[in-house]
Amino acid sequence: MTTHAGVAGAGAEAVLILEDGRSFRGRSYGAPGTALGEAVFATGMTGYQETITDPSYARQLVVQTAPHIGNTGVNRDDAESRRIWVAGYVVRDSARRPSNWRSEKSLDDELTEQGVVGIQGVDTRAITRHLRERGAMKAGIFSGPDAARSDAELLAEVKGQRSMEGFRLAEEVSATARYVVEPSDHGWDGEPRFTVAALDLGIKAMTPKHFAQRGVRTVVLPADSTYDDVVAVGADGVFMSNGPGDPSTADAQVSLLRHVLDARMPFFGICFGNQILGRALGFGTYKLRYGHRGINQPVLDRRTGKVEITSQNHGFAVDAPLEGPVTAPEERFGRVEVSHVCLNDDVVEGLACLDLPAFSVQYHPEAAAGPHDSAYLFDRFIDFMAEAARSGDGSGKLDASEVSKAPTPAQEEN
Ligand SMILES: NC(=O)CC[C@H](N)C(=O)O
Repeated sequence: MTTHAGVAGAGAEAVLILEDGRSFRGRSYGAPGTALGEAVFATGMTGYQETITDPSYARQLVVQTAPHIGNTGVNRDDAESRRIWVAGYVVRDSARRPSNWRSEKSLDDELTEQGVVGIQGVDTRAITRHLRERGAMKAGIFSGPDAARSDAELLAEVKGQRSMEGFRLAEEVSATARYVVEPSDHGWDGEPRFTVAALDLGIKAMTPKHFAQRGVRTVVLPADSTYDDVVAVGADGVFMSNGPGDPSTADAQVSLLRHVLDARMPFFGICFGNQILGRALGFGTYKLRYGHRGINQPVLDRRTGKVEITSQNHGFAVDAPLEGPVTAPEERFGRVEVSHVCLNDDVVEGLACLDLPAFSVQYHPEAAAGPHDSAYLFDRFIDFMAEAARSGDGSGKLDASEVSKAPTPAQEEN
């Protein structure tokens, strides 16, 4: 990304150019300059601050389908990570001034300060429909002096970037040194109950917070950590986070997880973590045409028959058979079933091992902006760790049918 701070401000011309030649003219938003990435649409009507600070959006130009963005400003509490990760930002109508008691700054100012190039005044619902028809694709936002270059030149630049398929990105966004989130950091009064080793592939702040609120200490480890690093933590269970890029490139994490499964350590994965569990069990992954990004995706828990409304952000999916249980292609891991499925398109949304204390979901039970239907999954993981501790040999030996059905405080509130 290149920016021209101070050369052009809001009101200056900007253009969004898609790989297939479609272009949308609007006005500069945030920092002027050039942003290249994969154009994807996110349909959530709230939670834009959580969206832009989600590391899973690295190298993507996020199109906010909902037409009015920025009305509640930004604040220091809602950021999911240390910075904005979207490569570029596309909105229709940016709020002229934020209005919320928690607001500390306008979204426009925050984008500008962090050098994020955006475009406003474009019909984001039309762009969404286009991406639904044609699929997520390479794109560029050009504003300030860059917008004045010829369309042919800009299109060549858009096409010249690498595509998301085959892109390895988790290491780019991960913490480089381990850190610990204590239960007491989030109001837990008492000794920690368990310790989780969480591999940071693009982890969001809400995940350790969920663990902390349940009395679990999280040791966050860099993406390139080894099985020895995990063992050194003395963890009761292992977690793998969400993250950007193509899961087919995550060989190091797949091999780490196979060690964890061989050791029968409890495992929980979210999103990228679900794709890594799928691969560790021997399934493949593939790229979805336009992905799932929003906060109202209906998911069926196939074992209870309950439907959860979920927050999602994924462009890839696990290729596993819906009929099941089946023996994992990596046979030593025993039986596995697709535990959750997206009701819109039958995409795999969760995996459960039946002979190991391991499970994962493709969606986001930690999502801060909600919905919170799926927060019970953190309790399920804690049950696995409790069972492993009781059995005393570090192995869960739980059948998936024995998992907790106890409602969480969040569910009781609803
Ligand atoms: N949020 C995530 O973890 C996304 C995982 C992966 N990068 C995908 O797009 O499918």
